Amino acid sequence: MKSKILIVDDESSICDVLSDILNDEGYEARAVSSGEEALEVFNSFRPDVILLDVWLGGIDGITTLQKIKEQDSLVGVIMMSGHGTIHTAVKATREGAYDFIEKPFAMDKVLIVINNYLEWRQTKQENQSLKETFTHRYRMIGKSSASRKLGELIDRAAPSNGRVLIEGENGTGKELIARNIHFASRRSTGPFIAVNCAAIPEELIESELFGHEKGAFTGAAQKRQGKFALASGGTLFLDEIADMSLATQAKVLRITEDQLVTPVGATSSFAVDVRIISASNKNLAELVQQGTFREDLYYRLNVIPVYVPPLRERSSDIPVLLQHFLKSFCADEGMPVKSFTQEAEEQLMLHHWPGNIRELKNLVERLVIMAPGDIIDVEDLPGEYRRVGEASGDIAGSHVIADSLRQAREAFERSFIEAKLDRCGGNVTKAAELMGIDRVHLHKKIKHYGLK
Ligand SMILES: Nc1ncnc2c1ncn2[C@@H]1O[C@H](COP(=O)(O)OP(=O)(O)OP(=O)(O)O)[C@@H](O)[C@H]1O
Repeated sequence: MKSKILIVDDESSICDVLSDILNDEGYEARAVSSGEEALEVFNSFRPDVILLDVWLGGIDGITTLQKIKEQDSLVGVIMMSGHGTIHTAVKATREGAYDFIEKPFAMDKVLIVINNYLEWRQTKQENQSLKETFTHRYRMIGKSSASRKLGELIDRAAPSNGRVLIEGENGTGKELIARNIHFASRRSTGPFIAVNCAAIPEELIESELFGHEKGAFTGAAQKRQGKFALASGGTLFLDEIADMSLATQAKVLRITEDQLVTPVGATSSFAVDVRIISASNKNLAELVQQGTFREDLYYRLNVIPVYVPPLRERSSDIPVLLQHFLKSFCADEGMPVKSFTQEAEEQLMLHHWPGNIRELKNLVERLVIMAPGDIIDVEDLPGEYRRVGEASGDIAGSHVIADSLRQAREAFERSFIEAKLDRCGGNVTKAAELMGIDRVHLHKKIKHYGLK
């Protein structure tokens, strides 16, 4: 679509010349001779750029500028001024004009200023839409106290340059957290480069991270930049770092010490400016104990530790996540927003979620496509998401067949504790936390019921 330009000048010769040239240059130009007329046609013509003379009969250029800006603060106004009015034109830039040109002007200069404005506006719009895409795509959803604490931690950690180590099960959102830290940091305009160390064969990881020289090894036909170099000025996200060999760990350790990278096969090194955020789904402290992860590297990377709890330990996040993904997938599919029945939602809150948020997201995508109606009920859930309900039926059933209230209460309590312990993988502290009781109290109950 052609960009529209409105020319406002009471000298008809200037209007004619400008209109002819701008139309020839591929713009849609229109000229008027007063501020009043400009305001009249502004809404119907909707110009992208206005070339506005400072000196006009009737309302002057500055007043016209102010009135136009009241209607549309984003339109690009370029003031035109004669020799005596240059001071006014400069003042106009403070009132929101994009730039000014002095009469008599060379047409080249006018075209350059118009072009500069249109490019500036396009970059601004692109940045805005990138920002919107980011906020939508990488928004972290969650209202549990664990999620709120994570949010606070990200806000505090982001502005610093401190290395961050994120630990948590698969699919808990470690990469999402890393991206949020990057985008809230001073490096946000720099690159965010992610490397999954587990996905790269051992023999290629060094070349992937540090780059290589041409002919450094069989198959290295071209010199190649590594991820450290690509991330310079930004953030390098090292995912699954536990999968790095001890040799690679030693090299990464050196870079964290001197920020110098030596590509494979190179004789010299170069400096990089990289903030490292690493992540692991294994307990790195344990791997240090076992001798498979370097202790010194562990401490270098773990300046700011972030632990992401599994979804089953923050089940109050489940309803909001379900809502969020339902809305987003239904919008992608161009269909009305579906909803879950209360029973279906309760079933999902009881699920163990071994794949965490990734699993939940995939399930919602599947249900949006496969569930026949707009309301998703328990029958629409795949079998494995209903099993917990059957188990809780057992819990309910066991107390119904008991005779006394005490027996019923004990039967229920026993099954309840057993289910919670099971959910927490036998971890008594976690189960006690989940049930909202003291750990010592839970130990007594376990002993009382002879649970393992
Ligand atoms: N709090 C959240 N709000 C919205 N979406 C989330 C949230 N946490 C995770 N996700 C989404 O869940 C999916 C898995 O997240 P992510 O890849 O960050 O997990 P991860 O812990 O890095 O996984 P892995 O250990 O397998 O690499 C992604 O699509 C991510 O956008």
